[in-house]
Amino acid sequence: MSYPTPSLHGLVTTVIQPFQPFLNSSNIMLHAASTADSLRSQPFLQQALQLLQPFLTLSLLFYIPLAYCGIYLVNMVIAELIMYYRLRTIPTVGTANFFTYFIDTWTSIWNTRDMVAEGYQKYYGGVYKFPQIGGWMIMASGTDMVDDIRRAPDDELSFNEALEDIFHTGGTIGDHVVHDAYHLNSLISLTRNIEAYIGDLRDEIVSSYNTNIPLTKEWTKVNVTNVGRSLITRATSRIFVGLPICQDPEYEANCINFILEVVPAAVILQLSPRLLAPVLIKMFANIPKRVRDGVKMLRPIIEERLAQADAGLDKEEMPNDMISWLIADAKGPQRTVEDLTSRILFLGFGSIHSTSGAFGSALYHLCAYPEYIGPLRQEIEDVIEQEGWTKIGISKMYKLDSFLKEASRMVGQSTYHVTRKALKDFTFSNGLVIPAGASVSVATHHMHNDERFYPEPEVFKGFRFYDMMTFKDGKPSHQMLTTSADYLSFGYGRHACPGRFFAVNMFKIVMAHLLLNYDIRFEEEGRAHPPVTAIGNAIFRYSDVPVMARARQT
Ligand code: HEM
Repeated sequence: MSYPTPSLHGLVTTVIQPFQPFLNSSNIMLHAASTADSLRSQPFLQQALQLLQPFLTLSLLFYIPLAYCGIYLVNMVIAELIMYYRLRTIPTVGTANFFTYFIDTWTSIWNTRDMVAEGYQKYYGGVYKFPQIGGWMIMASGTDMVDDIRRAPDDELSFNEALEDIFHTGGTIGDHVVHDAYHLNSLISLTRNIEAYIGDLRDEIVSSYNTNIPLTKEWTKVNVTNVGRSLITRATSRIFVGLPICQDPEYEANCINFILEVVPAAVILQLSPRLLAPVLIKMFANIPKRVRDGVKMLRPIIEERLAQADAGLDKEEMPNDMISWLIADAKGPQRTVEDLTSRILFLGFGSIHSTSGAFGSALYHLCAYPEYIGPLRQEIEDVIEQEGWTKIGISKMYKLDSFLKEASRMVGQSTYHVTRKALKDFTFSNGLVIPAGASVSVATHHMHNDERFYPEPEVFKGFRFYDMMTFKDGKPSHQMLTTSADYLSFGYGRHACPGRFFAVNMFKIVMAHLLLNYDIRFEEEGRAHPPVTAIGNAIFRYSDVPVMARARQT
């Protein structure tokens, strides 16, 4: 039995017609013609399937992804509507209209800081919300509410869930790293061993300075961001993975690129449907490659160290670095090269990004306020003479500590910190409620620049905290690493930065070496601290404002 096939050629080409702009038209038309020819000799079902084949292929290519994106958008809008309804009683900065809210989530990238400031002025002591990419952010202000956040247990206000929302940890840092955070124990070893490794830390800092800023009589132009990253990456890596790999430029570049790619990757994961994200990440922020390269570079060292540990080598006999501390704390599946490398990259992310940012702020403040250089040099020289480059010596650099803390107060790393996600409805002591699923944070920048806590907050007073210091049992108050409800650069409460003891020691050695060995100034003498740009919650310095440095002549 034969079937009429008079216009098969036309039928096949008609099906394909709408997709022609997307396709290589000559190929598909040839395929259509040959399909029509071959159909004439086929049984019905086969003919039908063959007839539909181009259409099915095109459906797979276009309709299914289109439907997927549609479902994704509908899902997202429903989730946003539910949250919009649940947050209706919390005052809003920006639009309170659901539809224009979507536009505001985008425009907020450029005016987050202004919105947070507006809410801080209007609703101080309470809460307010503003739109940002990823949904509403609720801000709490005033030290009482900050203390409520500090006291809240993790099953009410979760640090990890907030971290997951911000960094989309599954596709960036690794969920296993965040949710199985045994490395927090290893950070205790990092703090306990400061005295033991402080000589190595300084040695690496000196060596890195010599690579980055030549000690010559001529002035050299210094790119603050690049040099800061290099100094801190080398210093951190010396204590994390040791010599010689810490001085390998390829290893250094991989640590820095990992850090630079986490945020773009998190943005991609936030904005794109789950299925497309891996492709986009590969194209624009290749985190998996950074991890693979890290694994490749660290494998021989980690494998040797695991073998030493398995052979029963004592903790004291192992090299005194982060690899050994992690291995000592790791169990079962945590003892793999891949897992250990992910943690080293993650801890590097915590260390390098924030400490090099603080370095930039301190260096610009030193150039903008050169009158501090003399007294700081004097203090450092006196302390080194009495104590040497020891932990106790570094801790006695009180003026330097105060200067660095003041620089971080004025120009911090972000507009808001101490972000937590409510896992249950959370009630503040003043009765205000945050519904489950919402995120809450603290307007750190505005608290740090609030007259209530810091008189004349707009004035840079390098010795502000030094003047406030009191000594109880020999321990000074108001140090950079002391957290409090009104000083939040290191966060607050049980999740306050566990790396801050290491960070402050490293930062002080970096600055002390610079002060003792270099003269520094802005290229354009007498200029002020360059303005910073706030994009979303992040603060960016203008790295195109260079600093000039030469071997110390003064
Ligand atoms: C100037 C340098 C640094 C700054 C300003 C800084 C700041 C912060 C802040 C604000 C938090 C969140 C705290 C909270 O939400 O309450 C944090 C957490 C953290 N930081 Fe740092 N940090 C610095 C250096 C370091 C270093 C050197 C390391 C590692 C060696 C590190 C590792 C961590 C880790 C692992 C967490 C998460 C803590 C947890 O899971 O409970 N940070 N840091």
